[in-house]
Amino acid sequence: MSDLVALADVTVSRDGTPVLRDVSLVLSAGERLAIVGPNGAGKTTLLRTVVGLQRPDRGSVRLFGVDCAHEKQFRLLRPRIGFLFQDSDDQLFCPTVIEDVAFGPLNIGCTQAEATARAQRALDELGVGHLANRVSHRLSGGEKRLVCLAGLVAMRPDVLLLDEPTNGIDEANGQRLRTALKDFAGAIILVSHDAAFVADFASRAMILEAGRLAPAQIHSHPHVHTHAHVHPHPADAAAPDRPRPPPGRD
Ligand SMILES: Nc1ncnc2c1ncn2[C@@H]1O[C@H](COP(=O)(O)OP(=O)(O)OP(=O)(O)O)[C@@H](O)[C@H]1O
Repeated sequence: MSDLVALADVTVSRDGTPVLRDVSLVLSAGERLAIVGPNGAGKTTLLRTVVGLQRPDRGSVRLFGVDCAHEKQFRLLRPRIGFLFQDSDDQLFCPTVIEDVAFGPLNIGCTQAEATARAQRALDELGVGHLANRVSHRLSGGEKRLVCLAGLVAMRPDVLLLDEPTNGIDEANGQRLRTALKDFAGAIILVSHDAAFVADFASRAMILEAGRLAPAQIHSHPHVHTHAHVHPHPADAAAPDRPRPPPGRD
């Protein structure tokens, strides 16, 4: 029984309109499954369905070999699945970062000292340990993203569901995030519009279009681009590529 997540012929409606239609999906140990597709295709709805935040009209959800039809089954298994919401503000609700990250471990029975130690370790792994005592809601967008992910990693889940993890993340933090996710021992379902990240990270991909989920190919190929770069520098610094004044004006 290696399937961690299995959806079978799932149809889900939102406000009475079908969003997912007869969707089937299996996630096995160690997989990194990318779900791609246009805005509004139902990718977030699919992740919400996996953890029981959205209930199917038809079809079945099986987690770790257990059929989940009722809240009590989902509630038992949710701690084994870390769900990174698309909007970080939906995930952060404690006054400080360390409290936010320690909340999950506390909730699954860790002592205060264990939960705090796990939280600090997860923050350190993601390169944001220095944010531990900051007010969660005053962090930048990218900082919030990394803190939310630390909160999930601290729970040591078997599965991560990641909704646009690289949103708002700069190059250096993006590298840390990719390294942390590559080191994660469990399985991952990744929803992302970041094609380079998907190509680099995913072991398998599926595409969701008009509510239907189908296998997709991952491929990467070199591009040669000609494009302008902005090189910001102080106005009085010597810059070889500074715009020249029009002829006759110098
Ligand atoms: N709370 C809600 N109530 C009603 N309809 C909703 C709700 N949230 C989303 N929808 C609708 O469900 C459909 C699928 O939305 P969903 O957020 O799952 O798409 P998505 O593929 O994740 O999109 P994006 O790439 O823009 O994040 C959309 O038509 C959306 O308008």
